[in-house]
Amino acid sequence: MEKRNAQQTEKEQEKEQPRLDEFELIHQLTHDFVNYHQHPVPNGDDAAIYLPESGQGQILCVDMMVEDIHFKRVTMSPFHIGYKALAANLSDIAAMGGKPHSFLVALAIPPSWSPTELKEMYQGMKKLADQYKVDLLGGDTTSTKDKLVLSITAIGQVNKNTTLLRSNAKAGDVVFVTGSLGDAAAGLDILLQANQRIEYGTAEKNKNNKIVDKVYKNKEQLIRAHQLPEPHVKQGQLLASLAQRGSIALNDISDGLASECSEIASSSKVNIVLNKERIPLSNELMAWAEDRQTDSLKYALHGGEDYKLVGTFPKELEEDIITTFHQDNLGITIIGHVEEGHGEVWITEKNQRSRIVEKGYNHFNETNKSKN
Ligand SMILES: Nc1ncnc2c1ncn2[C@@H]1O[C@H](COP(=O)(O)OP(=O)(O)OP(=O)(O)O)[C@@H](O)[C@H]1O
Ligand SMILES: Cc1ncc(C[n+]2csc(CCOP(=O)(O)O)c2C)c(N)n1
Ligand SMILES: [Mg+2]
Ligand SMILES: [Mg+2]
Ligand SMILES: [Mg+2]
Repeated sequence: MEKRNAQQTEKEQEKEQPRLDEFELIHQLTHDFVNYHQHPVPNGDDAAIYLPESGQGQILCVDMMVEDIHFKRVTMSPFHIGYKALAANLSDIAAMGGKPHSFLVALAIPPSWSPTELKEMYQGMKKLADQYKVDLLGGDTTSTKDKLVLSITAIGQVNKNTTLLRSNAKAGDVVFVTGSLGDAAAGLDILLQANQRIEYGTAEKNKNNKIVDKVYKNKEQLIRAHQLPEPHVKQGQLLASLAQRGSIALNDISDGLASECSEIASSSKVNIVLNKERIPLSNELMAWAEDRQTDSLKYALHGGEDYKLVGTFPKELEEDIITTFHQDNLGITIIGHVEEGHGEVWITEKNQRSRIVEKGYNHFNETNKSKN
């Protein structure tokens, strides 16, 4: 009880903090981002200038996170939000086989967010920025009335002749994924149902929270997969290093396996056939789904936010690619094959084939909206 009062007082004090001036706030949020590269003009002027390495193609991508669409205040701590927004962008760089270089942050801040929470959000970004040695090169900050919006633009580099495109799949290729799928979507279900902040991963705060520890003990991996996804950057680079030997298609899994396969199939004008028994599901997901009497596969096919990689390569490369992944202790699983066709995705189970029509997360689809 005493502890709760102390927590409440801390929150109230935070709310009473004077609002910082825009420029002071930007300085406080960004001053401790270590630089890993030399830039002719770093963050702080009208725009930054950076020096790409010669012979490298520049990868540019942007993905944003919006409060109550990508996270709720109960499902994600500020640390998780910052971490995951950068992870989603590094994942798109991974899907191009690239090496992350730097990033920019655009932020619309509502009055309900305290400077302390914003600093925590930047600490989440810093965790990955340090891990991948990427520099913060700039950004933009505005106020907004209601919900926080965080948009990250990431820059990466890849050999200019290496292109792991969605349109590279060919009939006869095999389909692979670089890890198990569905954990993140199950984690989201658990968090939405719990409707309270559960913070594994930044565990400090919950170290003494015995109730959370006990109730969510077997669900830690699922919750972490949702809050702190690991972008498969190394896996993407490994595939890029093998791409001169055959055409490789690659996509990261943000909207669910079915949706990403459908993007590859339609860009490449082929059909993709997945083998149901081969789709890797974690033991934790299967145990949780069995407990809830729900189908674990639908979390892998339609859940999203796994940030693993799915792609295709010619059958002749299978042995070499699998050996190379295993030498580096990285997972890779063949889950299907590519056929002539017009952009369809099929799934087989014991020689029975069915078409996958429901695709995955779509911002303008009513089914997803009703979940929020
Ligand atoms: N508003 C936009 N204006 C211009 N191009 C866009 C816009 N939104 C998306 N795109 C482009 O459309 C393509 C597909 O975008 P999408 O966001 O679906 O890819 P993704 O980042 O891999 O998926 P996700 O957003 O689910 O992580 C990308 O090349 C992207 O640059
Ligand atoms: C509170 C809450 N409700 C629903 C979801 C699920 N969700 C939101 S966006 C998205 C796809 C990836 O986003 P994008 O396509 O914008 O990259 C998914 C699976 C969530 N994370 N939090
Ligand atoms: Mg996107
Ligand atoms: Mg993306
Ligand atoms: Mg992507």
